[in-house]
Amino acid sequence: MSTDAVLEVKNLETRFYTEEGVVEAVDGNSFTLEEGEMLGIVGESGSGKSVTAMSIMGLIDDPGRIEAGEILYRGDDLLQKSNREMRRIRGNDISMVFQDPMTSLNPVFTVGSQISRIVQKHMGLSKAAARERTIQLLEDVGIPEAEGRVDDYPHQFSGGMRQRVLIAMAISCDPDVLIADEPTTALDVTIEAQIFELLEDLQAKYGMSVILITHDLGVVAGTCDRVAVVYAGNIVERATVTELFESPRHPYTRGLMRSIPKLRRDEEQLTPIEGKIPDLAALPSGCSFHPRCEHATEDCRQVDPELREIAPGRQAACLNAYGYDREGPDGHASSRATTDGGVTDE
Ligand SMILES: Nc1ncnc2c1ncn2[C@@H]1O[C@H](COP(=O)(O)OP(=O)(O)OP(=O)(O)O)[C@@H](O)[C@H]1O
Repeated sequence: MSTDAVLEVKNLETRFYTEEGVVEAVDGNSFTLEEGEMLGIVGESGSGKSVTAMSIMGLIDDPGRIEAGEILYRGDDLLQKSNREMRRIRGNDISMVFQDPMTSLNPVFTVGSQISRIVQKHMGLSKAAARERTIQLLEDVGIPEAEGRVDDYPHQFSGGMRQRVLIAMAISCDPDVLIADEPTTALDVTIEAQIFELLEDLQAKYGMSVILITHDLGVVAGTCDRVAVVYAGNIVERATVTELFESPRHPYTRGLMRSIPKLRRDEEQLTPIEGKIPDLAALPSGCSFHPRCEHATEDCRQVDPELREIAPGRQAACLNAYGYDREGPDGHASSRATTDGGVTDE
């Protein structure tokens, strides 16, 4: 285990056994979350991002099953924990902000009582101390006049403020790891930017390590340290954010970049990736991305590429990770990947 890893996910495989077939939502993925970093997991809708998060949280239910792998939290495998232990870990150590604040907040209780209940239960605080902490948390997440709002109900808050309440709830027991799953889906762009700023501030203030799940590479550019790009249940590229934006190696990553309006320079064309993500219960042969890849060769139709080191600290799952643009990692037309996963000099 890497010395600074808070969380290490190894060869995680999560499947859903549905009437339509076996959905391979997470297909043997590995990644680490380092101490104090913000890791982005990015990919189109349906690529397995939420299922990855739910697997870490121990919240996969029928018809889903974690079939293989390890999820090491500070060296301890979460997959070996009982439901009871996982409930404690979810309260105290690893916490999650879900996509839609309305489904996570109970409309019939005040926001204050919902947060207080959690800190009373998990931190053993008295009612009065819990209320005080709740007001402090609401202040920390930027709710104006928190003391006056603590007894309001969820519907009395705007969408952005509700998401702040949810974040307050998620950090209420001072978690080590926070997973934010598309936390701004329901919000407009200005509020979205404020929420990401808030997450960055809180990360520093509370000393958390954060996994940010998003379909938007533009969001990753502004907030994350490292990024894992997922496609159809597989991580297809891993890099630091700087490296990824300087030289994306996987054709899917390149496609994502070309399809993000925020990242375009004016003279560049906005070109969405053609086609759509495959049905995870009926994946194509070879590389799952090959039907949408403009660089696909016959090999790509046959061989499912492993995620492999293509430069120090960088991995991509593409037979031609830098061969297709004829440039090596240093910008030289130097190497081509082979079908057995090696790299030959040309
Ligand atoms: N309870 C379930 N039963 C059956 N299939 C499921 C279930 N939950 C998720 N899946 C399937 O797992 C795959 C991955 O879904 P997931 O929600 O992780 O994607 P995502 O990348 O997070 O997309 P989104 O951004 O839309 O949430 C999808 O094909 C989805 O249909």
